Amino acid sequence: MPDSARSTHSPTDVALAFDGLSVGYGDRVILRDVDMQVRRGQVVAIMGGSGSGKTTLLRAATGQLPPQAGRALVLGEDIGQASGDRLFDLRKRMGVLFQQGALFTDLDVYENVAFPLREHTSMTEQEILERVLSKLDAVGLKAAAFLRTSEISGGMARRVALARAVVLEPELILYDEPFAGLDPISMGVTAQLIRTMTDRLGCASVLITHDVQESFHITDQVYLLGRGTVVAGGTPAELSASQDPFVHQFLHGEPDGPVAFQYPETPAYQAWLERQRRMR
Ligand SMILES: Nc1ncnc2c1ncn2[C@@H]1O[C@H](COP(=O)(O)OP(=O)(O)OP(=O)(O)O)[C@@H](O)[C@H]1O
Repeated sequence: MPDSARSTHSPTDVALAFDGLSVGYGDRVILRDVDMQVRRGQVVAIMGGSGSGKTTLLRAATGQLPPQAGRALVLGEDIGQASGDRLFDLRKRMGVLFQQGALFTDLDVYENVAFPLREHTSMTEQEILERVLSKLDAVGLKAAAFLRTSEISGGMARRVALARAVVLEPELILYDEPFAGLDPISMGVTAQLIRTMTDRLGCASVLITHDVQESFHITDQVYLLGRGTVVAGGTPAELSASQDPFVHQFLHGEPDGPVAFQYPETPAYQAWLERQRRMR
């Protein structure tokens, strides 16, 4: 096929790829040389200690944070280079569940989930009703459709936000800490839901999580961030068998080892400390 005949949206098996990516804030590099691939049909977890750069990586994947080097390819397109309509189209094909997946407080549960359909599609009211109820059913909240957001619990709100993130049936779904604040049953149900939804939609799911137990049950690949880069990557079984002290310490939650607990002392901290000392 000649290049000119190829659609820019040509089907690609890789939904998300980081290619020699460095990303950070201003001059500060948070992660460097990140190489990662997530294929359609896969659930992939990105793990790492607090401050290791998980959310920063997610921001690179959504195009919120431009790479300092390398590329973030979303559905075959370099999201760092996309702007305007192209970026809008790309974002329509991705679902993002942010950590603070805030719902619109002036809308009821049903309208919260219907919102992306009204914004991005020309579906009829009947089609919207069917789609919204099926997504609410998947998160166990069909019968809560009529409730106001003030009438649901925090855990329920997260499940509604999940239904809203997948209502457009995206090709790539990014979840920032999907298990945070959920009780053990909801956690297990949510993990299974992410797996089933990925299998059913044939999409790719990327989870940012601390939760080794839940995520190892449902993931195909796990990447571990540390020391400003990817320290390990593999299947849950491969990581569980790893002798690497960093991987071992992280997976077993051991207090001593190479995983840094202390936030690193940067020149910015030293300058701040110097100013404090001079002021006192
Ligand atoms: N907007 C920002 N501006 C400057 N630095 C930031 C910003 N957001 C995060 N950082 C820094 O980037 C580093 C990585 O933060 P990030 O939020 O990506 O970590 P994380 O792995 O998601 O942590 P956690 O698990 O605690 O949520 C931290 O040192 C943090 O201070």
